[in-house]
Amino acid sequence: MDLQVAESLPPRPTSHNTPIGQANFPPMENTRILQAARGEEVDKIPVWVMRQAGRYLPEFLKVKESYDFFTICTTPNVACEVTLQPLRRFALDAAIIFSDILVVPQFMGMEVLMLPAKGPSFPQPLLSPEDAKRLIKPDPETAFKPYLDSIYLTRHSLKGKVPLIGFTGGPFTLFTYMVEGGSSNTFTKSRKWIFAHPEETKNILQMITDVVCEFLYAQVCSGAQIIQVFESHAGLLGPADFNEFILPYLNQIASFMKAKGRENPETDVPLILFAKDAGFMLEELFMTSYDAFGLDWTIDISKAKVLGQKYKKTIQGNFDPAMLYAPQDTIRARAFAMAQVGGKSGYIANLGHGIYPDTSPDHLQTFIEAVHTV
Ligand SMILES: Cc1c2[nH]c(c1CCC(=O)O)Cc1[nH]c(c(CCC(=O)O)c1C)Cc1[nH]c(c(CCC(=O)O)c1C)Cc1[nH]c(c(C)c1CCC(=O)O)C2
Repeated sequence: MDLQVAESLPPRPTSHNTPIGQANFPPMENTRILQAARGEEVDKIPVWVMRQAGRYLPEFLKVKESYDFFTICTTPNVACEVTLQPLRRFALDAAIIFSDILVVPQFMGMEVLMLPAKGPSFPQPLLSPEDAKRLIKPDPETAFKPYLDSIYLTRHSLKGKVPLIGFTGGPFTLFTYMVEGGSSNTFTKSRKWIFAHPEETKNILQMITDVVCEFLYAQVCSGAQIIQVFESHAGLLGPADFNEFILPYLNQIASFMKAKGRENPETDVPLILFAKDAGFMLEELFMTSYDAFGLDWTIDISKAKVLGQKYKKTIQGNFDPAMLYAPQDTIRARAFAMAQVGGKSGYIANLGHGIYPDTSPDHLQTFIEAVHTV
């Protein structure tokens, strides 16, 4: 696709929670992902890839030489450029705005750094309930501004070729980063926290949820056409605790967005929930009001498809990102088989988690092409 960052676009015309209106954006050419998310039949299976903009692309690494990670996120023309990069190479059916789930803790007053080779790092994580007093309720108009400007610019720059996905982290996943201070293999600090301080945990989860709801609605008002909630750490708790610390907040987000969509149908966008490693709660998840569910590769897609049909829910996924290291013939065969099970209604093809930085772009291309041959 021939796409460039739009030049001399007038500034975003509305405040953070006033919808710009579909008529003010270019007409859409490809809406497969929106149709599939709503359970409608499509001519070709839509495909996008978690972390489709990123370090496996040489053109992304080139941009990274000049800017630090969060500077890319907060500089609309640079965020827009890297969002467009994968679409120039591949026949993707959606763009996902370049940003990170950890901007929400930043909105709430926490410092977050992205350290080369180490990943996210919070210099002052939440060590005790006392630390939670530092959390603030942001002023959305100023805090969200660069992200909303990026969405508005990117929606225009896409010229209607494909829809634009907005996103957030799930409240529980954000909480775990705020407590751990970064990535972890065991997440013992955050699991200890919730059991040592359950009520304080819920207060923090509620504060995060309130910011997430406002931020998601603002993204939709600014031009995002479909939303994904990344609850990447959903597999850390057992079923009872999942029901107490994860599900209620995910439900609140969906209820909030659906209520807004009823108030103003222009903001009624499909909602995707990616609750990684939570296959053991799939049926409970399908009972929520999200439209579509991202599956990781540990889930049997045939079984998920049957369950999805029962609950009239769309499924998304779930190619093992590590399988992109296989020979291209293997990728082609396995991707084709997966997409055949998913089918041309109620299915969006994707990986089961973000693409790894050392993946060959040619192998990703094979994956995308194989999906489109079904
Ligand atoms: C947990 C999580 C994060 N961020 C995100 C998640 C949820 C998905 C998941 O479970 O992986 C989501 C995310 N992060 C990024 C996007 C952009 C859009 C996209 O192309 O998908 C999205 C949707 C860019 C990014 N976010 C990050 C990068 C790499 C930063 C770099 O270029 O140095 C990118 C392109 C950094 C990041 N950000 C985060 C981590 C753990 C890391 C470091 C890990 C790593 O190095 O890959 C937090």
